[in-house]
Amino acid sequence: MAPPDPKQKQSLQKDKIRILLLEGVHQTAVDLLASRGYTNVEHLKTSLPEEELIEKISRAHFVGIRSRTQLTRKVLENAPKLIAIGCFCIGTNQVDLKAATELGIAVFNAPYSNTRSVAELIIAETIFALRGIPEKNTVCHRGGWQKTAKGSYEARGKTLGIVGYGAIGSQVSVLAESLGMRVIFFDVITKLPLGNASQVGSLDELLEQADVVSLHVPETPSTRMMMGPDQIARMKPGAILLNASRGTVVDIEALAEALKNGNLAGTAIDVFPVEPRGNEDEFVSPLRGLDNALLTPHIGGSTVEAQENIGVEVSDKLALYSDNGTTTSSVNFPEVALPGHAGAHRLLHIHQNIPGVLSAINQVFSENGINISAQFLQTNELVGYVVIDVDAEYSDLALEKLKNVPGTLRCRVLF
Ligand SMILES: NC(=O)C1=CN([C@@H]2O[C@H](COP(=O)(O)OP(=O)(O)OC[C@H]3O[C@@H](n4cnc5c(N)ncnc54)[C@H](O)[C@@H]3O)[C@@H](O)[C@H]2O)C=CC1
Ligand SMILES: O=C(O)CCC(=O)C(=O)O
Repeated sequence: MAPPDPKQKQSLQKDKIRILLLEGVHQTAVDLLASRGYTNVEHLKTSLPEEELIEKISRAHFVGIRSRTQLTRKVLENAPKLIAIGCFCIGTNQVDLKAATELGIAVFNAPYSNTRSVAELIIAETIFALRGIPEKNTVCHRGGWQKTAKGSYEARGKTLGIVGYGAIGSQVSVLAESLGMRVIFFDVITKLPLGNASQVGSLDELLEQADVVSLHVPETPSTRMMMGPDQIARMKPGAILLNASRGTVVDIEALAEALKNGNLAGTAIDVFPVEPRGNEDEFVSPLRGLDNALLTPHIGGSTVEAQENIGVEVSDKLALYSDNGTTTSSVNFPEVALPGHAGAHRLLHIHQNIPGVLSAINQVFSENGINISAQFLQTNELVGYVVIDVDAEYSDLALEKLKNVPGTLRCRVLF
């Protein structure tokens, strides 16, 4: 891959910095950006088809998305000005993180702001599914009356199997125990169980014991289709499957089959292999029309509280990175928490993490007699991030020279 031409990057006044926000990112994001002087914001309600996305992102310095927008390598390679991506959500699987890193584009997200919202939805769905509410509700809407205790159970005493005991899984665990459920979990990492929960050694072990299985893993190669026909068949007869993680984690056709033939009693699904781009588009799924399937339009994290908080959290990270170069909690960049740089100009240099770049950078300063007032360096496997504060009079010269250092990905100056 050819690195972007660093000579094209220019430092800009705030009102010239173009920010593209997609998928109805909350207004708090726009407000926070405005309060920091970033007013050049395009705020759209939906994601965009690839061609339109490329056209808009080619001019953007920052882009904000949720889970729907696919920022592929192709899209990112067409974003020569892009400084950072804000994922206004937890998941970052929709971004090609390797491509973003190789192109010198920082990625931020909101790792905890909607955790509680998802956990609460899962608890509600657990109770509803155990009581057969999705089906009873549908029957009532059709004019029927299904007053029966058959197939209707309390949550108390039932076993909840949580797959992925991270922020959401462990929160679900605590809430479920407060209902009197027994909690077991499976995770690829050994985790400290909260309350009386216990970790099991394999997914199969969990599936064989759980009355309700709830998935809380990220989308990765190891979780893709982790609930296929074999795993679904391994669940207890009459068990319930909940998925509010990612649509690719469950074989949706196999799930539809298990619901139709009665092997599973019910399901609640919030995420789908293919989701509509916006509220105007049709939702297509093999689960449509199945009364024992509670379907929600990827709203696990869609509460007012979560969206307000996410809007502030992610836009704050973007503004801080733009203002002073801080990368704290970036998902793909070396993390640097930077002090202010009053009185100095700050150069931000992102480069491929290959031998020789650092000495070439230092040479720029020694050869040109430029005094460094502060310097910060952090690297990860793919990129190095050097921040250098210099006297204002030298920043133009230093920027010009730094752009020519071999291995440079992005270089900008902050006044
Ligand atoms: N429906 C919605 O609106 C929302 C969905 N999500 C989804 O939920 C996912 C989980 O979120 P968090 O709990 O915050 O993430 P997290 O990173 O805190 O936890 C994920 C857990 O899954 C485990 N894990 C990873 N691969 C695994 C595997 N193959 N088998 C078993 N465990 C595995 C990890 O070790 C970790 O403990 C997110 O990645 C996102 O895709 C998140 C928020 C809202
Ligand atoms: O609210 C959204 O758009 C996405 C929520 C989600 O799936 C996440 O936070 O990972």
